[in-house]
Amino acid sequence: MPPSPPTAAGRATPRAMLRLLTWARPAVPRVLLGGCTALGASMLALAVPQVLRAIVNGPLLTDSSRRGVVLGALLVLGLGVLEAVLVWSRRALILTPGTTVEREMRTSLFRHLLDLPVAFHDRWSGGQLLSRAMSDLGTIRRWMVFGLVMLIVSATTLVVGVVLMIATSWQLGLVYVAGAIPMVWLSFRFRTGYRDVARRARDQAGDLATTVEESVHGIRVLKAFGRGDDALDDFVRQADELRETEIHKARTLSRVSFALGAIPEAVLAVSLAVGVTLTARGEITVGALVAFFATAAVVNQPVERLGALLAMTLDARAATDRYLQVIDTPSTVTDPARPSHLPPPGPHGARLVLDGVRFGHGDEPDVLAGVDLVVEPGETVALVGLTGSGKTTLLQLVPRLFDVTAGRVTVDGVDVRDLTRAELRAAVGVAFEDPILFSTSVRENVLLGVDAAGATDDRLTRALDVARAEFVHDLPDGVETVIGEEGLSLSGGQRQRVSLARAIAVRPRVLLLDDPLSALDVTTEAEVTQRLRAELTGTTTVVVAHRPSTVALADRVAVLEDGRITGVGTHRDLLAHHPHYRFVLTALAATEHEPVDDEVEAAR
Ligand SMILES: Nc1ncnc2c1ncn2[C@@H]1O[C@H](COP(=O)(O)OP(=O)(O)OP(=O)(O)O)[C@@H](O)[C@H]1O
Repeated sequence: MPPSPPTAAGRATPRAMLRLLTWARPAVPRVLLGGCTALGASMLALAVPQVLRAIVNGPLLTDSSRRGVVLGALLVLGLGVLEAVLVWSRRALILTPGTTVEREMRTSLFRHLLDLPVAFHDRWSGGQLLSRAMSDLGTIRRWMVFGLVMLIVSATTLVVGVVLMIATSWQLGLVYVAGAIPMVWLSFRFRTGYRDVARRARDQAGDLATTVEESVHGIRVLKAFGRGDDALDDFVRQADELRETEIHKARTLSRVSFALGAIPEAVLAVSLAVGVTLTARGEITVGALVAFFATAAVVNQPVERLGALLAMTLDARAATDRYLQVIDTPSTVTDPARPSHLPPPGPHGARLVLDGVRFGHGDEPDVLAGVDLVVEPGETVALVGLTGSGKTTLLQLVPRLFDVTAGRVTVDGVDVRDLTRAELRAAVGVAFEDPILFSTSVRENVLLGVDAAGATDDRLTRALDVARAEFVHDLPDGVETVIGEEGLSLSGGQRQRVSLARAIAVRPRVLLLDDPLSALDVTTEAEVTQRLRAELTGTTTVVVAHRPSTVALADRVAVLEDGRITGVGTHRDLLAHHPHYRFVLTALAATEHEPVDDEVEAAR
């Protein structure tokens, strides 16, 4: 759920919408031209009543000239054809820039989402982001190319039409203007009520998308636990809530549309009575009366459209707020203004130092409360601690998935915050416990972190070999096989090995392995461990160990306890002298049903 209020809240609608110019600027000339053609079409429509007045007062009633009437009719026809051409031009002019702006806004959003820190993505649901990227942007596009243009054109038509009506007969004009007073009042009331409900509908649509996304994502769990019906109930409840809101929205709109349609008609009825009286008294001509009603017929169209256009604008406003809410979220993990650079790589990898590191997730108490750890070049350190002690969190601070709140992390003496993220992440390889793969080929997954020059077959084969992921060669298209969404066409152990290969392929200075072998059987794990030990001589490695056998990878072991490193040493030393290490390892060994010492030694 998005927890924070919209950053654009409180902004007046025009100001909020002006922000759209950031993306819409290149489209402005064509939209303006389209607006001008639409305006031209409306002005032509307003010119027709004036021609009618001339025909009625001239050839029809005074001269009785047939030729004059025919010429007048041809003029009206010409104006009508020109109006139709202008309306078509508006559509043609505005179509392309609208889609271009939508694409630009979508690209900006995706770029920003990639830039935002992991903490943001932890807080926001996928459905809310997805609905912003898709339906909100569609609404903004439609408003920009139709709603905005028609709102301006309608307002201008209304003003010009009313001026013409007053000029035709000030008495009838005043009757018409009097009708505008309740309409303005109604529009303001509508604006306040509709704005909130429009926002609510969009947020609910986002929640619904989240439910679909989570259910599809977790379909195996739902099916395995037979909770499909519960998921369906949840979905139906949310869909019902959204339906209620949409109905409320539609009712609000239909009420105001009815009033905005009925008031001008009532005003016309009054005007008719007043107009006939004035004509009978000779105060206005028949031509003027005809022109007044013909103008009123043109002006009534935008008035009747006003409700729908207002609703469209308020919908677009809600969509814009939701879009800006994400775009205006600052990225807290950024590149420094003057980045430092890592020294040239040594033969044994980098020196990794965590110095007084503190970190807490969001408003939670600090999970790391002053971590001090030095990992020498080429060394492999296993990180051991109780579940929830902060091992994964600690690893994530090195490639700056989160930033430390105090202290510092250095690679070869350089604070990771002084490096560009690109340089840092090229120097650090990570394999997470829950391996996320992408729905591309095995090759692309493994070489994800490698630049184009380094993405050779040799590199790929070597990484797959060390991670014991040669099974990929037996897939239908070998390394070119597309491995399905999130790699779900592979087993858990296979996915872990591809993910491990991905981390190794980077040939990083620092390799971070978050229990990378947990889904492997004991024999495969032993083989991978052996190959990794041979491969990791030029790399500094920190490996989170959830089972005693993973400790076998390490030269030294660091114990994470109560947010601090309370012991660093060899497995044997710690086992002999560190009670918490003994306690943790015994607990881990119990889950593996293996004697602590034997297993570690056997794997070495
Ligand atoms: N994204 C997050 N947002 C909020 N709290 C988090 C987040 N990730 C982890 N935590 C909390 O931080 C603490 C440490 O979690 P972490 O995953 O680092 O522990 P761990 O030692 O790796 O655990 P395990 O051995 O079970 O994998 C836990 O209390 C966890 O609930």
